[in-house]
Amino acid sequence: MSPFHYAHEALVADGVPLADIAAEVGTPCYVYAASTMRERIRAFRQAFRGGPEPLFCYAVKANSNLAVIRLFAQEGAGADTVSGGEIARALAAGVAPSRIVYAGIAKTDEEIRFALQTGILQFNVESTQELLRIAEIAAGMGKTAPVALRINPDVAAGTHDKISTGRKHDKFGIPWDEAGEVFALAQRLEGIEPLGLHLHIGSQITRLEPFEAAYRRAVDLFVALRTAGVPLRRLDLGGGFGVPYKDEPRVEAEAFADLVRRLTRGLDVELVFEPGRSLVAEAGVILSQVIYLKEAGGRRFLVLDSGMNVLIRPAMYGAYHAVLPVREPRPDEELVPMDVVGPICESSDVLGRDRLLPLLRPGDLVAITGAGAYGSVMASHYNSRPSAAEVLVERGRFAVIKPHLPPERQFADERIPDWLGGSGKD
Ligand SMILES: Cc1ncc(COP(=O)(O)O)c(C=O)c1O
Ligand SMILES: N[C@@H](CCCC[NH3+])C(=O)O
Repeated sequence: MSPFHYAHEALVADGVPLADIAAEVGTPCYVYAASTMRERIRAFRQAFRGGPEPLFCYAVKANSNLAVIRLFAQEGAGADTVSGGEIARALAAGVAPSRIVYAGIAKTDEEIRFALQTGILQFNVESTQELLRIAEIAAGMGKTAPVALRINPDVAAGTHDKISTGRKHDKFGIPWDEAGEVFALAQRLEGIEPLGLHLHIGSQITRLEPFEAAYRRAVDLFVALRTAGVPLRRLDLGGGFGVPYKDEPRVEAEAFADLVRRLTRGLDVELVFEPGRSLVAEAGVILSQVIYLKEAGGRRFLVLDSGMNVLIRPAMYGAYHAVLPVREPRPDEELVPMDVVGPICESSDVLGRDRLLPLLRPGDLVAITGAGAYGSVMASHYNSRPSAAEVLVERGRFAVIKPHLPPERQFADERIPDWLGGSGKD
């Protein structure tokens, strides 16, 4: 399928032309196709049919818009969270507390208290220090915290270094060889119910082998711990399933489910998965407008109204995202190489180098694909750029699920102190 076809198919699939959205909402904006999100979560759930159904906790960090979380909750998913803020979002979107898992290496006392009060399914605990803290707070509140220990399996995920989380020098989880000791401690602690083992080795993993290596280790450890008398009942195997941004293979739900079934056969266990990117990345584009087409230093630059402020992945990880014209290219139209750049005053604000595109004109629209995950959530206001609106499209209708925030609203809360001649108060 040609990328142009992809753009038009994916973007008009839900029955709304992108140009109509741009005309009504303005650019840049994120546009998400609900049908793609539904298709992805259903594929995962379907792949495990016929056996005990795992709990899919959508990793809210990938795209934390309330409407997106609500959509997944309606599709039977829970939420994987990494902060009090994400727990609050999941609750506001209608996720039941009993379907929320909570990881993160820096849980504060306040966040721990909030999660205990909420009555979440599970704390994914990342250190002995955190375990002791949760025990103390839970005991003080007369509560028992349901706990899975996140164990670092020391497995290379074969993904970008910056999004690998399961090697022993990464900051996440409890060292593999300390697992037995920390579980024994957890069993002795008042306020803690150790019931699960958790791992997550990284993101955008496009082959099954790293999952197999990590899951094998997890299952071995799970069995050993049970044998040693730790009453474990839940295995949370994290997320990390990759998607094709360009030509990478996809982790297919069926093949993945086969692998999990093979590795967990005969084990009486509740399974949890935490997919983020794989559910939302391909559902989203950034709809952007050409500001100029300029030539300098022997290069051609397509200057857009979107850059690293709305999608930091190219600048941060060298990630590839296709940039496609929204209008149909004419059959004989010449495609010429150009660098696609954003408006930000940083030389790293490049969305793509040497992209073959028609000679677009100011005002023409382009779609930056694969932007449903880690797009809006990692956006910034750098250069006092307004934050971009988010739009959800489904079956011929669309809704603005977050409006543009103009620059003046972004400094509305700032205060100039009285010694600088300000009022210092509202
Ligand atoms: C603990 C945990 N679970 C789930 C995810 C979701 O990962 P992904 O979006 O790659 O599926 C992440 C992010 O990498 C994570 O840190
Ligand atoms: N932010 C990363 C993924 C990190 C996932 C969280 N551990 C990305 O855009 O690819």
